[in-house]
Amino acid sequence: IIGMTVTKVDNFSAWYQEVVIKAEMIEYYNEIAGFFILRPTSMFIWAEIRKWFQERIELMGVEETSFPMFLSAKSLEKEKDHVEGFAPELAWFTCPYLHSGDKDLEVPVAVRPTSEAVMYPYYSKWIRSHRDLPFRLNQWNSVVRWEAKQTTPFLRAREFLWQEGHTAHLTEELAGVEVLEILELYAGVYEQLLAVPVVRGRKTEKEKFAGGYYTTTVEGYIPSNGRGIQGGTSHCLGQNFSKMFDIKIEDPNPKDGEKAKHLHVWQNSWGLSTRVIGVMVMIHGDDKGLVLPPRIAKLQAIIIPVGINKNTSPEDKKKHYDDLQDIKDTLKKAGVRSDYDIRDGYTPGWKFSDWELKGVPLRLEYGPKDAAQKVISFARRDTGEKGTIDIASLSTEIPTLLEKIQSDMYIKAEASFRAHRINITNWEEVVPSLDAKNVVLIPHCLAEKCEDKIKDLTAGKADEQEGPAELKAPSMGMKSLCIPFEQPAGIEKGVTKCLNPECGALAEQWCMFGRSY
Ligand SMILES: O=C1CCCN[C@@H]1CCCn1cnc2cc(F)c(Cl)cc2c1=O
Ligand SMILES: [Mg+2]
Repeated sequence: IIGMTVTKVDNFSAWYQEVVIKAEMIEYYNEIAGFFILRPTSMFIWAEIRKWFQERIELMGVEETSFPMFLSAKSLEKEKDHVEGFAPELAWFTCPYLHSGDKDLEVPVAVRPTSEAVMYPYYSKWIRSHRDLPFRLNQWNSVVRWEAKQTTPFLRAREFLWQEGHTAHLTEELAGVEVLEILELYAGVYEQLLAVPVVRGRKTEKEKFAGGYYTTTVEGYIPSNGRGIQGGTSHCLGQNFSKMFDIKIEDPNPKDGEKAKHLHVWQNSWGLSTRVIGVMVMIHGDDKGLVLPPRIAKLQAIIIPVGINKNTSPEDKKKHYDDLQDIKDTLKKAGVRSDYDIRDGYTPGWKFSDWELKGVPLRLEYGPKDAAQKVISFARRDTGEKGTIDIASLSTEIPTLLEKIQSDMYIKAEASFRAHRINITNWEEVVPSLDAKNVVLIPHCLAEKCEDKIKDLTAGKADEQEGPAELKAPSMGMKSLCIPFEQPAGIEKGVTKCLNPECGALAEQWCMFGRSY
């Protein structure tokens, strides 16, 4: 059968793998583990995201660039402090594995896992004066990280598409403004295009990008397993990289009489990847398959003829199918991406299931009875709600209905995330809340070692789980997801304690924790 064989609640990870395959989004690249083929449905989504984001960063003055995909050991050497932790992920080409013809490679090169080391030697060359600031480049490319953990389509792959923005500014304040502007665009990709709610916040010292100064993030939530997921990060790098790579300008305001000094620029870098597609699939998908938010659906409405069978005369059938073309043309003029399915040898019911599997937001059914009444029947993919629309008002009703589907999908997901974000002031409630598929906000001291302790304290021991032995998987401890910009009330500076019973320090802020990807 072509349909789904696994339910979302029964086996979430098997359900997810089946959806992305059967909805024709992904094909496993069987030559090498951890690599996936993105098929047109997925690439359409990524192209819509790129259009939306590219238009907005251009308005900010960001220019596009393209740098080589290989980096040398020498340039990586400059970042050695924080890249050592990443070393296992680096994909090196060393002799004799990469050679053109019989010539061996002069020096080992690595495929970029991110492009700081590739780009910043040239930032050092190009950025000389404050007149060169703000300096803003972005590239759309793919990066390779040889993940050791189990890979999964979109969420964790050894190569993925992303954009990486790299900017330079005169001051910390100017850099800080851009960090938040970009973060808000990331939130917009999720909330405006993917109908996915995200919490905006700052990463703790433990979870931030080690090479940077601070990291801001948009955090998602997967209702099916209650896990948090990092959705996109916008880092302020401070002057760390400009000192490593010697990116400096002449001081624009030298004190009179003093020799002109050099100032290291303040940098940001920000990235959003095709992981966003996986998050959308996981949140909106159901047991019939993919459910696409209309704004990013390659096909927004599918028109299916009904009531046509072997008794229908050839001229009636032709007339009926001509109507389908008219409807499609009307919808095209109204900006709706639609098609009709006149495949012979398949029943309407079969076609309904096929297009539901592929996540098409709206089904339109059109039969001789509908034609007689000059109406068309619809069925919403997200709620299953059915109804009829006058053919005469298609060009206004259908766009309106698609926008309603888009906003209803967001509202539903936002309510679900909000209901599973629990503020906790009693430590005993933490693990039960996690087990009930929540993420938690707790008063926290924000210290790295306290986070390590919390991870241990909240990791379920296998023997503590009830149920048959073979199902006893030690449940993972909770990690910090972000320090939400939107802080609840209730922390009295100098009074409220960190919620970790073994910490004892004062709480600095509410910090969101959860089991996570
Ligand atoms: O997250 C972003 C947004 C876009 C530009 N880059 C930053 C930081 C990337 C961190 N990071 C992430 N993963 C890495 C993996 C590696 F193998 C090596 Cl050598 C380095 C890194 C690494 O620096
Ligand atoms: Mg990583």
